[in-house]
Amino acid sequence: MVEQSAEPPKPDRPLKVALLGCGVVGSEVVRLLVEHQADFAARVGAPLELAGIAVRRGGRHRDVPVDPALFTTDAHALVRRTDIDLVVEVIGGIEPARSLILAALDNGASVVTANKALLAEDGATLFAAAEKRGTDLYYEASVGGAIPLIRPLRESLAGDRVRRVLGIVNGTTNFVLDRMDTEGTSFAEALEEAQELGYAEADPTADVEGFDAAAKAAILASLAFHTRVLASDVHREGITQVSSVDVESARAMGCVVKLLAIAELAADGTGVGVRVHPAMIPREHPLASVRGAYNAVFVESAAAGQLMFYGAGAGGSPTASAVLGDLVTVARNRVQGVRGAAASTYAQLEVHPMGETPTRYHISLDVYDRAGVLASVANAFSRHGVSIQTVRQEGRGADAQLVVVTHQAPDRALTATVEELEDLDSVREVTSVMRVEGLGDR
Ligand SMILES: NC(=O)C1=CN([C@@H]2O[C@H](COP(=O)(O)OP(=O)(O)OC[C@H]3O[C@@H](n4cnc5c(N)ncnc54)[C@H](O)[C@@H]3O)[C@@H](O)[C@H]2O)C=CC1
Ligand SMILES: N[C@@H](CC=O)C(=O)O
Ligand code: NA
Repeated sequence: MVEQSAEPPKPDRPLKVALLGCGVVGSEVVRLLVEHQADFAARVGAPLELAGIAVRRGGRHRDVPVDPALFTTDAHALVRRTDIDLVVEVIGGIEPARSLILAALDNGASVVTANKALLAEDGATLFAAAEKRGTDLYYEASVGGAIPLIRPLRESLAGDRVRRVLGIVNGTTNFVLDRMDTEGTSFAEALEEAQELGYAEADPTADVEGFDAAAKAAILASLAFHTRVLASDVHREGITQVSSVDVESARAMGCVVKLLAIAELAADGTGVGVRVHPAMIPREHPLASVRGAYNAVFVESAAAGQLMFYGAGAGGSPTASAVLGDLVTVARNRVQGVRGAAASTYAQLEVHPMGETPTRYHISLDVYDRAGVLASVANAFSRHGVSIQTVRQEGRGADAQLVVVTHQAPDRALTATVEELEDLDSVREVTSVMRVEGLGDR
């Protein structure tokens, strides 16, 4: 009698990997692939063989431990090779990344990408192509660098109902804000340092203007709420308007400024709000202690309660860890002849405008120190239905400073209040306006 083996059949050849892009992340992917070759072969059930590396320009010396003959400037030819099983896209941006991924999927390859900008702009096209061809498209590195976030949301929490995702998802801006807060470093200096450390996008405007965090918020919201959310649906404010006055105001209030990404189900469950903006959070809040380029994300769900994910959110090596985790997974799937879990978008919830989102504000005002000032300021809040939680007044010679923290109100009511305050005769200047998070729901 012949014994039946429970083991899947071993492929009779190595799985061939094409790498697209060899910058900060790509070069670390190569290093780890080479260094852990034997382990990966054992974990996958077949060796992973680097078959080609597409680069923009040839001829430059690259500090990567591979045969120089593997480099090519013809990425399109590489992804169309019939012997390629797995494609890793770490070029970034929309084109040529999108055409290359589509060509790879069409060619039957499994694809791993770190490209949040592309996924949040046109993920639907890529997922449809993967579905049509029956191949995998994995993207753990696209949000939170090394931190497992995509898989927990797509798989581990598939049996729960997520209500809110809140966190720090951009390492560069967290690094910059942290340096400004703890060392008094200037914005420009801190950003330069983040670029040198490989945290920033090729164009750091994507980081400091919040585009990168908005793309990540869209990806997280799509997974959390089973709804297609695009980067353009996300309310976005970056950190370029955060001044040292804001940082000081936050400090005086026992708070710290962070760039937050927040995606939440509306109270009636009919829609979602997705936003990225700087916010003050109390220093005792767990997100306040997220330093440097680290990221942290809270997920609140009906049955699980609150979960926190924390780790290195940017940088070559941490990001390569997530890329290789995906690569090993899609390679295993290939060896076993299966496809991994895909994201679902059946819920089709509406994305609500920012104006409807309940938020709370911290507002600092320089006012003339005379009778009736407080009443005129309080009236401006009350005219827009905004309730004040605390108000602090400090005399400053002929002037005074008022620091107001509101209760929650629709964001549009708060912005209208600030506009009215700016026009009041009793107000010399509105010196700092920032949303506040982490003080509880009201
Ligand atoms: N650096 C980081 O910390 C993280 C980056 N990511 C994402 O990973 C991807 C890569 O990022 P980095 O490695 O930091 O960028 P990078 O700019 O260091 O590397 C991209 C590489 O692609 C090459 N490239 C550009 N056009 C090409 C083309 N047509 N053909 C072949 N190569 C081409 C560039 O020359 C460059 O070497 C991006 O999507 C980024 O958003 C994701 C998480 C963290
Ligand atoms: N530029 C990004 C890189 C990782 O996604 C960041 O700073 O977080
Ligand atoms: Na991740």
